[in-house]
Amino acid sequence: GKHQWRCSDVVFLCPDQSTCEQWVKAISNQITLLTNRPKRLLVYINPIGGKKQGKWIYDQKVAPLFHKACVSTDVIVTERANHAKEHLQTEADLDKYDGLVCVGGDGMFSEIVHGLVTRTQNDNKVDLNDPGAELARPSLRIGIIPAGSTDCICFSTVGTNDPVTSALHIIVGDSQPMDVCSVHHNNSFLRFSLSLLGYGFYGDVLSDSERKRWLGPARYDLAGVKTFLNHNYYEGTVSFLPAEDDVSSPRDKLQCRSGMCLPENTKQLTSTLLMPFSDRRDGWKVINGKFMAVNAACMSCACPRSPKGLSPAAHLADGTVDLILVRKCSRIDFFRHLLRHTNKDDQFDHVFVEVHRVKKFDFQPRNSETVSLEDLSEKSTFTPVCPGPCTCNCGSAHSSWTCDGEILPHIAIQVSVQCQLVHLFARGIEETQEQQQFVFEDL
Ligand SMILES: CCCCCCCCCCCCC/C=C/[C@@H](O)[C@H](COP(=O)(O)O)NC(=O)CCCCCCCCCCCCCCC
Ligand SMILES: Nc1ncnc2c1ncn2[C@@H]1O[C@H](COP(=O)(O)OP(=O)(O)O)[C@@H](O)[C@H]1O
Ligand SMILES: [Ca+2]
Repeated sequence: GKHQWRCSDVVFLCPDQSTCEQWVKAISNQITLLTNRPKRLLVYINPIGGKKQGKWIYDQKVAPLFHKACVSTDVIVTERANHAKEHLQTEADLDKYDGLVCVGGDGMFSEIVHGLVTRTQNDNKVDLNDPGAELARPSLRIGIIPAGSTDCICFSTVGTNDPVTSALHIIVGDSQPMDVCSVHHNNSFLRFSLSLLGYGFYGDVLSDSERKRWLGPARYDLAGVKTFLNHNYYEGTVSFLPAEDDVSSPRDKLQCRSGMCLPENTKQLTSTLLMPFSDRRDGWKVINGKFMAVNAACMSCACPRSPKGLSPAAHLADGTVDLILVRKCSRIDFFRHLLRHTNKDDQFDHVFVEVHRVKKFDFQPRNSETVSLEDLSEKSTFTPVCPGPCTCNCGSAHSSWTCDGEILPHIAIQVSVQCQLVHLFARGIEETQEQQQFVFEDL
């Protein structure tokens, strides 16, 4: 149920010992032939993520399963932020392994993707600072054992945040390609974004929540209420290159399901991504305005707080990102919009919300040319001009971007989707039996 997998024992009864041994040998031989299954894994554990249970979860729930399945592991418990990233970039002997495992939240997974992808670009002499460069794809898959505060990447790719389910997807060697957004400021690479890249509301929630880390996962709810009450909006210009209209739409209600985003299904989409950077203004659209939030969802961003996610129909590996623009609106309207993330109603069905499926986009804050977070460090970014309700022009101030839970050092950014840059040990969200029956009855 609920996409959760469990181990189960099967008892074979044999008439004699030698038949039994033949069975054991035959089954073991068959399993060795399954080349998708990883045999050696490099595991990184963030001991301070989420409720600080990462090490316990791994030791109690995951390691015994790896042991049963004859998967050997090297385990590194991180000692500081960026430990895993730096280890992957410079030290790790990656040839020794069939895959990586991340025990932690979205921030920890992001570290591992940055380490692995940067290492792969260095090995292939690809310049990450060139926004038009075609990036080399790492050969190792990554498994996520959820032990963070949001665990949205695990939830959106598996359908649940359950360590045992994730361990079993790793053991059977599932593979799920995943899009990654690269974020640049002028011609310098800032970060990859894997889940939510958000300016305005979510940027402000994140900035405030960092000061409340001691609260654990609840820091987001408290910061969320505070940011909601502040009710700030920000002025800026969003330019974007739409994906082909006839392929799919963020409002088609077609959720990304297991098998939907396999490489062969998306080949025609990837080819268009190789467009030279200089031609990029053809077909671009520009929207100027006052925004409560500018959100880019590379995947649905489903998580326990919002089981259908920020963009329920976003696809994991189609080379596009869903750009959600929430314009300045009243508090009550913004509350209605937020509430719809938690129920079945359509959060895009408001006059002040629009959503576009795009391949690239730029954001430029109003009066921004030289603004960077260093300039803003003196003042709190979530209370731009005046606290609480006000009638003055709050729109002249700036928010900051949250990128998978990290604050970006710049506000003017250029974003492009790197189609299927990494692969996870996952298979996407499977249809439940009831859903399959529903589709069958429909036919
Ligand atoms: C009225 C209730 C409204 C609930 C709205 C919930 C919307 C939640 C969308 C969540 C999208 C999550 C995207 C994932 C981002 C993560 O990569 C990233 C890092 O994760 P990590 O800590 O595991 O490393 N996490 C986050 O950025 C956390 C975002 C959480 C946002 C919570 C917002 C709560 C808002 C509450 C408003 C309440 C209004 C109440 C008025 C009285
Ligand atoms: N040993 C450590 N000490 C301090 N910070 C760490 C350590 N290991 C990883 N981190 C950092 O902790 C941050 C949050 O990790 P994450 O696992 O995403 O937890 P959460 O979901 O609670 O935010 C990441 O940005 C990561 O770089
Ligand atoms: Ca996508």
